[in-house]
Amino acid sequence: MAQDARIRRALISVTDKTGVVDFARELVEAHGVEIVSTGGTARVLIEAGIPVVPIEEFTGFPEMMDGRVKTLHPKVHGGLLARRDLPAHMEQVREHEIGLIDLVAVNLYEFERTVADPTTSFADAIEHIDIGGPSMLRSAAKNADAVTVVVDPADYTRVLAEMAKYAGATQLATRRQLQAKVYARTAAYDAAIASYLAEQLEQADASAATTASCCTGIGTEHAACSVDSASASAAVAAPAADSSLDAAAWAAAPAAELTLSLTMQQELRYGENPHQTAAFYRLPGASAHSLASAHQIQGKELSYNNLLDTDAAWALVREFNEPACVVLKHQNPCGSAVAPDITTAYDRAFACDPKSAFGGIIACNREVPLELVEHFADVNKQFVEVLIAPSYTPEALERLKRRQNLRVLATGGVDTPTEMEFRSVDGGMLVQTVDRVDEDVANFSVPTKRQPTDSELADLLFAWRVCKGVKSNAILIAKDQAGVGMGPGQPNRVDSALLACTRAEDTCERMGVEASGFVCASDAFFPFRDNVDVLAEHDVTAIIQPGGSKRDDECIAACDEHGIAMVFTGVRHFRH
Ligand SMILES: NC(=O)c1ncn([C@@H]2O[C@H](COP(=O)(O)O)[C@@H](O)[C@H]2O)c1NC=O
Repeated sequence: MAQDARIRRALISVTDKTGVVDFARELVEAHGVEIVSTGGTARVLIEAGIPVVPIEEFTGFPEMMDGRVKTLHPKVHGGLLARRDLPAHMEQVREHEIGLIDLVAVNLYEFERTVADPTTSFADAIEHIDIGGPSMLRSAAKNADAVTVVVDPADYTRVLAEMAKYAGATQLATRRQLQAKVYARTAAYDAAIASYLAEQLEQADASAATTASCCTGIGTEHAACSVDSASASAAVAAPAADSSLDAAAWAAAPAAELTLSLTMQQELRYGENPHQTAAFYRLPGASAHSLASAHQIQGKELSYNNLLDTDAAWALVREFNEPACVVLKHQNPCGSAVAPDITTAYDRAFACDPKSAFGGIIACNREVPLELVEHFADVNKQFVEVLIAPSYTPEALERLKRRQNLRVLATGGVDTPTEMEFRSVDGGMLVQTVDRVDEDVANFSVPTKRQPTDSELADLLFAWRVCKGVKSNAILIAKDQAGVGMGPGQPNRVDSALLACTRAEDTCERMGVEASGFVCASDAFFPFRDNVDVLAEHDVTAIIQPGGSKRDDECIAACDEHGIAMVFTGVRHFRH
């Protein structure tokens, strides 16, 4: 509804005083506006010779409690919220001698900037939570039919230009835009506070968990872990301040509304393609050793595609407790291996598919020694886009300097991933908890006549982990703790199986080893026995898959015919 939006009185209360003097001067001199203002702002305006009504004179109440209470008064909020078109409201305005406020210019205490400084104390951070400012902004924005609200100094000129054109008034369309800007700002402000408080809880939890072990999966302990799985999940689960990002609470009952405050990590040169604009933002609650927390030691600027692929590589390699290396290309691990030491793991991962490894990402879950760098740089002469690992020895770093363009990232450790995943679709956001391979092997079953041998079981468990990092339909053939053949992303599982088997045979031929003794992991169940038949033809002796197909019986019978041992996990690991 159109109301008289001529600005007669303005309340100005700003922390960022940029442009405020010129703005106030023109309000007064060109439009005869009365300015009401708070302590510091009033001082600046008065020093510039601008007449100001101090807030305490306007409310009849002093500013108090070190500025915690200055504008929190019915005379302020009544003056902002009164509907000028409702006689009852206007009657109450007269009765309580409330002065109408037609314009509010407020920007907030610099909470975000304050907490970005690591030396800021908790008490200081709390003092930087603005209460009166957001309250005024919200009141004014609610009444945008009559009130003009300016949260961004960049809008001063626009408001003045409009007032000059429309006899001291603003247009409803403008006020609506300014209104939307207010709630976006206050939402981001509150999200920043929530995420700061969550991080404080996380740090408190992490320091409490000093003695716990750091490993989450099957096998030996991480050498480089710094956060244990229990505290890592508790850390993410802790932020009661923003329950929408409490993964456990969200998983139990997905919130009706989610407010995400994303902090710009870096602007990217472009997106997936050069004509797309892109940037990388950090999520609140990012785990301590996540990609978003990693430190780039050297190399060219990370691109959008580098980040996507590095994320996939890091997500996969951090699944392993033993020294593991993943060579990843276009979202799929073309090489993967575990070994007693990280250099051997790299050598074996690279050997899986040297051709595809060209221009790939190398991810290691252990400190990278000089020897590993020499192997990829001098022995294999592998062109690498990104190298990511918890840390590097000084000698390795020195040698890496010879490859100035190579992007080298240090995560500082290995922990469990950030618990929630966000993915955009046209006009929306898909949200889910993260997929991890931490099933209990005790719950696996073997429905075939033959049980896997110990060495088959070890390879099956390895393949099962790697398979989770392969795009669906995913088939992974492993041999001796390395992923020798991969069938990613085919729209039918038999093609994935065929592709994986062919790759595995090529790998063995290239390495001069016998193409036999393969095990296979499938990210989802086999819908028909044809997959088993293909795998059997290519010397696969053991299979691991979720089970649960209508035709499991057929597949079990096929395995028994071929003498294959098959493990059912009961859990699926699609990756689309
Ligand atoms: N407590 C209050 O009633 C209150 N009213 C306004 N403020 C904030 O005080 C700041 C301006 O203070 P000053 O004019 O004293 O420099 C603004 O950022 C404004 O958002 C307040 N401060 C915090 O809540």
